[in-house]
Amino acid sequence: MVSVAFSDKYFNSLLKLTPNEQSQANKAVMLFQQDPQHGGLHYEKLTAYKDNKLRSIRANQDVRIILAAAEKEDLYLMLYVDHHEPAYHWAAKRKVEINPSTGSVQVYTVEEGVQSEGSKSSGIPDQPGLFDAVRDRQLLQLGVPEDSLPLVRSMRIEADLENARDRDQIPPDAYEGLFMLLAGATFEEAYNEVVPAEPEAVDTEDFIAALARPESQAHFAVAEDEEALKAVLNQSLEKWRVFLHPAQRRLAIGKKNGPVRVLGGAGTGKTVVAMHRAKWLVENVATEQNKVLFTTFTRNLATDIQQNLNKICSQDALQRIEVINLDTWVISFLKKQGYDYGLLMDSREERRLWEQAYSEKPASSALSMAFFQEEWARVVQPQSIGNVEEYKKASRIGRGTRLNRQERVDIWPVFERYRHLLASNHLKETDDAYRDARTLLEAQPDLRPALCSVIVDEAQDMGTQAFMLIRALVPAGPNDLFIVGDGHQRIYGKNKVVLGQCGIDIRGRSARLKVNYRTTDETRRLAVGILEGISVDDLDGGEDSQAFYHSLMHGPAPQIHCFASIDEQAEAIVEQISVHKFAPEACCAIARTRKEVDALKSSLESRQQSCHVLDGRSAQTAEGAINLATMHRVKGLEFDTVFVASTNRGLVPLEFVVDGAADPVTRRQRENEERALVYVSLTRARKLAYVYGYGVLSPWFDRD
Ligand SMILES: Nc1ncnc2c1ncn2[C@@H]1O[C@H](COP(=O)(O)OP(=O)(O)OP(=O)(O)O)[C@@H](O)[C@H]1O
Repeated sequence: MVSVAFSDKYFNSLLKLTPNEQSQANKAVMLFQQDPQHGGLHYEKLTAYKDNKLRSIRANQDVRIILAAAEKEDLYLMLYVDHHEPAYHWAAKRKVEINPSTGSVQVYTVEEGVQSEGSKSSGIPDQPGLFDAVRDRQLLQLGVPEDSLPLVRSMRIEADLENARDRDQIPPDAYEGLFMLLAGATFEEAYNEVVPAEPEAVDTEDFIAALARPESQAHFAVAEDEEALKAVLNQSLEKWRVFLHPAQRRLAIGKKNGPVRVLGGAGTGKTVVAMHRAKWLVENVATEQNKVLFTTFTRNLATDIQQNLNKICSQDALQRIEVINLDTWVISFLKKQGYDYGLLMDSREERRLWEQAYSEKPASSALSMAFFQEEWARVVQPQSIGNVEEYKKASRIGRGTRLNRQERVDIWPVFERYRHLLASNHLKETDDAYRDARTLLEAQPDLRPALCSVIVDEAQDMGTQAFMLIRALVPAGPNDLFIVGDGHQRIYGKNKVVLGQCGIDIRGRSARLKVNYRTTDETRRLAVGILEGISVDDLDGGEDSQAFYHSLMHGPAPQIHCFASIDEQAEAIVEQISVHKFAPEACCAIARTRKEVDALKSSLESRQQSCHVLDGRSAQTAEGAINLATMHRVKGLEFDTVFVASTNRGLVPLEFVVDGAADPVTRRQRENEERALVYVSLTRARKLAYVYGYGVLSPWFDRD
């Protein structure tokens, strides 16, 4: 019995074979693991190739598996599988090496005849080299293989680097360092990103040690026994289950000395990290009595996460984790304590109460009702202000309207009345429920649920009271909190948090993911462009940035089009689905309001396109039906194709929301949220995104 490792590219090549060939290849690997010398496998050394570690075995008469042998260690790396000719062609120029600087296992092609001077990859000889300012020694430190130095020196334009990556001439870890340099990072920044923890002395022959490093595990999965082999073959179809980016793996595993915060643009695998963290915790820290709580902001994301955890955790481990959205948790907790309130969720009801409370406003005041609602959400609730004395002293930083002490005293009755109305209707706002639950836990610690850790996804939409409750749920200590979010996707504006002010100290334990695994770079760029110039917080009072955020996939730039009517827009959606043979259930048409979603639904249905509206309670989308959703509803989801629809002037940004702001600061906040909604919508697309509108297009997309 030998150990077998698979490269991620092995699975890419496997998936291109017929199902029958795939199963023959799987059988060959299983047999090989038991007995590499088995006669039926025709284990062969490939001589006269670039790398003398390369071997082949037969999956059938025609299909060959290319592997690299670390024979002394009884370890074999499965690299590629294909029909006879292309398989050997693939192997001819490949090398498998342990990089002497980074210690990672790298697979790359070596081309003859690339000179450091003279021959230029892009054929633009007069242009300076992309990396002229960087020394050879530094390139090697970033993990560029020595063989690839001439190629890197010959690069003149960005496309040269991308081409080299696509042709495997630059291994992915080295590409990342080079990409960062190109995007303006200093050598030190790039180096710290690629080699955050320098391996001790690297033994370039020790593949077992090399495969244990996170850099290698981003692209290799090891199966030491038959069970592990079956698991890898089974899980490999969904790469996120097996191959984590080194930055993701470092976050997911190991003891952490306190709360960890993970930021990252859309699609950078934050939820994936959070799920792997949960898996590590349930396997290494949690017990039956001391579980892991995985919380989300929205309900439908909790369901998705539960389903995905089922795929990576054993049945036994799943017993030690609870996935739930925070509102549901808090209400069920409070109900058990005899709490007799409902949560105020209905916006019409909320408006009705505010209208009554607003009647308490002094006649001399010109402040609008919108002002009071904002003031409540941004000042009174986050600071738990319960009386006029506290309100007089409250911090109002970031509010656009000044109020002196007397003015605060004058308007306080409006808030008092609103609170009274909530109480007499047996209603609580979610922030109240969070506060009540925390107060209960602090007064009676024995009520505290038995938890070793709380994981928080979508943290950007949880506010101060939510985090103060989360802090109270689990004692401060190692592995206590793992918080994942992205301020660029904050779409429920009432909430904004500074973790440090909630007793959550993340200093020295924070990371930002940069590789977008979901969206093509063309779609990502359009989405990021919508947020340009906006300052976004890092959940802890600082500023976040999207520097070095990039996608590795490419595709057509999103098509932007304005139609004459909603019917023409629907017609175009139906036509694109039919022309490109999209599976409708893998597409989603997203509009800003529920009313617009309904109008689009009617128009699509009148064209015999069945629809499935996502509303949080909806079941699986039936085959042949296109998903429809509001921009709020698609947070956390993903689809092959996305139609960001009805991006009309007045709807995007939603005029009455922005214009209803009581002051310029709130107006800007609301407009930023509208931008975030578009960013979220576009970044749901795995393959293609369309931006459609009708009448007059949104100024954000109107290029004329
Ligand atoms: N290491 C990985 N290898 C392959 N695919 C990955 C990896 N990490 C994440 N993905 C995939 O990328 C997509 C986005 O991942 P995920 O939903 O975790 O990102 P996110 O940062 O939480 O996104 P968002 O903030 O936009 O909701 C998913 O399809 C996921 O399976």
